[in-house]
Amino acid sequence: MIQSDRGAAPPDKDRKLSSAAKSENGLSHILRLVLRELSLFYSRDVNGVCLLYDLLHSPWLQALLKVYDCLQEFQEKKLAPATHHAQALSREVLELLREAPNSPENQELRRILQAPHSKALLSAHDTVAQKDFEPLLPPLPDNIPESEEAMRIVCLVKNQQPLGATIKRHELTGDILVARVIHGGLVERSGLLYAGDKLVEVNGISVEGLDPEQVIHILAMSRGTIMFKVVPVSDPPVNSQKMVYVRAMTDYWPQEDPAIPCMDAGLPFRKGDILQIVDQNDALWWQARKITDLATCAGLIPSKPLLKRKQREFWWSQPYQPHTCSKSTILISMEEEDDMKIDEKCVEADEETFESEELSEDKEEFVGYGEKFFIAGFRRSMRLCRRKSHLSQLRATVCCTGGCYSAVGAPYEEVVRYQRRPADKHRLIVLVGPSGVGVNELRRQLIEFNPGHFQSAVPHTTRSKKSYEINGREYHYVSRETFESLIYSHRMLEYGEYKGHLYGTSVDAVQAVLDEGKVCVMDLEPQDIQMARTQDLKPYVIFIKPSNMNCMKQSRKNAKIITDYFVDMKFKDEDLQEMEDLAQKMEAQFGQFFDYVIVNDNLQDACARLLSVVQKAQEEPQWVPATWISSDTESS
Ligand SMILES: Nc1ncnc2c1ncn2[C@@H]1O[C@H](COP(=O)(O)OP(=O)(O)OP(=O)(O)O)[C@@H](O)[C@H]1O
Repeated sequence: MIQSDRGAAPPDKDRKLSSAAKSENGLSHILRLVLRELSLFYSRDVNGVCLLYDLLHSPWLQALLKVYDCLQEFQEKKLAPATHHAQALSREVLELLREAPNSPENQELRRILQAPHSKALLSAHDTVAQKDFEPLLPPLPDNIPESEEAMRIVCLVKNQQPLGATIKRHELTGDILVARVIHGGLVERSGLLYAGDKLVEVNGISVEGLDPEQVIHILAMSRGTIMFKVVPVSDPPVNSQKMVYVRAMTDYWPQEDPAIPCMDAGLPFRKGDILQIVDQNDALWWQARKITDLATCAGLIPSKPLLKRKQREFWWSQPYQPHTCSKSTILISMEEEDDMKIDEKCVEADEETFESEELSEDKEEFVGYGEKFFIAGFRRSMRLCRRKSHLSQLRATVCCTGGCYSAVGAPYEEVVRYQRRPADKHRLIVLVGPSGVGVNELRRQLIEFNPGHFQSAVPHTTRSKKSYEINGREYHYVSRETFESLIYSHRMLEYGEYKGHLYGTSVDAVQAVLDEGKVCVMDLEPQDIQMARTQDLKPYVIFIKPSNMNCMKQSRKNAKIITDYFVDMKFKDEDLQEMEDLAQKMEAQFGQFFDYVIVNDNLQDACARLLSVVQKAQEEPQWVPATWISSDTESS
């Protein structure tokens, strides 16, 4: 063993070391050469050399390299144990030592051989040397008739886990067959049973004429080793499929699915979960794992066509669904309610009031941010137009022809790991949340934190420019015809109407920010996320969620909501309740599109979390739809 003193290290000592190890090869030899080189600089006190010298000279590193070299050497050799009975040999040596003179060496060797870890090591050595790995299996029955040559006897030791296979009865012959072997389960790991094998006996009990349930009962009652007598399938299936990763776009609960072949083998999942699909051999039932749980055995999930069929059946069985477009289901009805409320309360507010409020809004924006920098896209009219959309019908038509149904309707979306390269454009950051939860507050704080890096897109409007406004700063001012043509050519990510004017954010406005090498941060209504999900924008969607009612009451004591009839209104309990209900509905309907969820309780914490998540979204690998990455696929 090489000895070296950390910190002392005079160069001549190293020369001695290297000569002692002349015969050695590999990494430790190279280390020695490096040390010798370094020793020349050591005396000259070159910056950092002492540190490197001490590191390379440290006994632990040298010991590690020595072990590495030994392993390398032995990897090439075909190893055979010198003895199969090291424990017995050790006992023999101890006997001899007792009779030998009691020298210090004798005492030391006895101590070593009697130490519990040495004994355990020798015991493990003998187990390996004797290849004593298998559990003790019962002897094979000796009365197997010759006609049963094709039979295979399989013994499995059952532990706490399920066996990981399903059985079925053949419709015509009535035979009990292995229907499916679950990936990663005991049966699959044993490599002894395959789908299609015919069960003849289980623990000596013939299964002829039994129902699969009766066979399962026998298995459930068995403890320890289970012996199967099987007629092997002539061509065991080979799984040569590549692993596919998908994002679940819907929830699935095996317990609620009477059609699943084996409820216990089912894999429950929620929308947004990333699944690793390991087997698609069966047209109806695939096998998958959650990526958060790859060590466990796979579970059954409905195949894509089957789940799509289930979704359609479920959809038709619903008492009422707005049919125009799945995009508009919850939100159209909510928007209608919202409109009604606003109309009711607006009776007292006349046009003049609106005008003066709008003016004060402008002032607020200029005073608050004009001196430092200007942030577009925060104006009240822009925000309110989202809630008062009178264009639901138009939206539904445009969106459906744009193929949103097929994307939302697909139960699984294939995904791949995407790591943005430093030269690539940044991903669009989309914040989503119920009105009043703090989406704009968080967006504003993020941009203020680093305005040179984070930026909003400049929205479009059909309203006329005011004297103090600049085209392209507050808004892009366009005609109604131009705005509508942008909508019809799918160039608007979101839009709405407020007080007779159209407002919205275009794809090009977002692209302009990204082209400058900045991170574009925008907020969207959840039904508009689908429009932004393109290969170019690669949006990372963050859902801003309210915390529970009690916490919200506390944290929003001094907060103000924006409405079109009151400038600064305090939150009432109903507002908070409405926010919570809406957040639940949004999560239930659009949760599959959320890459991250931030609970906005304490504002400072939420801001810090947002900043860190946004950085990770740009710098760390993320799951994105496979269509965003493959070059030959058009993004939609
Ligand atoms: N964590 C928080 N703690 C206290 N107050 C908050 C917090 N988050 C936001 N607020 C305040 O709540 C009010 C509403 O927030 P904000 O305007 O950002 O809502 P929003 O989600 O953008 O909805 P809208 O678009 O309808 O205004 C603002 O006064 C904001 O300062």
